[in-house]
Amino acid sequence: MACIQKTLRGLGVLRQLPRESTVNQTYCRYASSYKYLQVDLDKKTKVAHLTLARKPANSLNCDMMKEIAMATNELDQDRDCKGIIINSCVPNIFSAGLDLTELYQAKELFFQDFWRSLQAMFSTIYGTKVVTMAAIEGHAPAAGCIIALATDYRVMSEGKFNIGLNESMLGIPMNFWVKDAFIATCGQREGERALQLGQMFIPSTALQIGLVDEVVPQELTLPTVQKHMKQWVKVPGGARGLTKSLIRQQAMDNLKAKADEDLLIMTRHMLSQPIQNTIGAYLENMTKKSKR
Ligand SMILES: CCCCC/C=C\CCC/C=C/CC(=O)SCCNC(=O)CCNC(=O)[C@H](O)C(C)(C)COP(=O)(O)OP(=O)(O)OC[C@H]1O[C@@H](n2cnc3c(N)ncnc32)[C@H](O)[C@@H]1OP(=O)(O)O
Repeated sequence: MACIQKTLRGLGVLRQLPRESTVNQTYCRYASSYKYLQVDLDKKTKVAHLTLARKPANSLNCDMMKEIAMATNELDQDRDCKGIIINSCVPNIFSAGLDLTELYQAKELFFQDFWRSLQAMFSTIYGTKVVTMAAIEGHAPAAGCIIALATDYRVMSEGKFNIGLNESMLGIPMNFWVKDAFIATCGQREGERALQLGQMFIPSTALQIGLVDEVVPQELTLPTVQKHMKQWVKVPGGARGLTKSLIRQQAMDNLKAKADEDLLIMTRHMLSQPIQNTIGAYLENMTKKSKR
C-alpha cells in the first residue's frame, strides 16, 4: 500500500524495500524469504499466516522486527492477500517482547536502527488495509503485546499466560504511540491505570478490559481466529480498508511526524546508565531462572 510505504520511508526505515509492488508472488517465495518468520499465503482463501519463529521465546531482535515489517508490507501489496494472521510457533509464548540482550549495552547507532525497526514493525501492521488478527497462544509481554495491539482482532488462549505493557515496572517510561494504541483499544481509564502500574493481565482480565477480544482454550485459538478471518475478508475490501484507514490515519500521521522525536527521547532513556543497569539485572534474573 502506497500509504504504508510512504510512512515507512518517512520513518527512514526499510530502505531496502522495493518501491514497486511485487504482485504474483508464490507460496514458496514467502515461505523461503525469512530467517525468523514463516510466511504462508493461501491463494485460495487469500489469508496469510505470519508465524513468529525465533526460538526460544520469539524475543524481537532488530532483524526480526525488520522481517515482520517487510513481510507485512509485501503481503499488503499482494493482490492475493486479504488477511494476515499473526501467530507463533513457540509453544506457550507469542512473543517475549524486545530482545533485551540486544538492548543491553547497545551502541547508539545500533539502538537507533533497533528503535526505527520497532516503529516500522508497529506502523506497518497498524497501517495495513489488509485485515490483521493475532492468535495469542501464550505470553505476550511488552512488545509482544504491541504486535497484538496493532492488529484488528485478538484471540488469546486460556492458561497461565500474561499480556500487557510492563515498561513502567522495568523503570522505563511509556512512549506516545504505544500509549495511544493501548488507549485506543482499552480506553482512557484503563490506560491511566494499566500503563502507570505497568500491569500485566491474565487472559480473563485482558478480555474484561478489551485488550483481547476473545479467550478460548489453547487448541481452539488459531481455528477461532481463522473462523473470524473468514468472515472479515468477506466484507468488501475497498470499503473496509478505507474505513480502517480513516480510523487509524491520525495515529499513523502522528507517529510519522514525531518518529524522530520518539527516537531521540528513547535513545536518551534507554542508553542511560540507570535503565541499562535495570536491563542488566533483568537479564541476570532471567539467566538464573532458566538455570534453576
Ligand atoms: C526495554 C523496555 C523499553 C520500553 C520502552 C517503552 C515503550 C516502547 C514500547 C515497546 C517496548 C517494549 C519493551 C520490551 O519489549 S522489553 C522486554 C520485555 N519482556 C519481558 O519482560 C519478558 C521477559 N521474559 C519472560 O518473562 C519470560 O521469558 C516469558 C516470556 C514469560 C516466558 O517464560 P518461560 O517460558 O519460563 O521461558 P524463559 O523465561 O525460560 O525464557 C526462555 C529463554 O528466552 C530468553 N528470553 C526470554 N525473554 C527474553 C527477552 N525479552 N529478551 C531476550 N531473551 C529472552 C530467556 O533468557 C531464556 O533463554 P535461555 O533459554 O537461553 O536461558
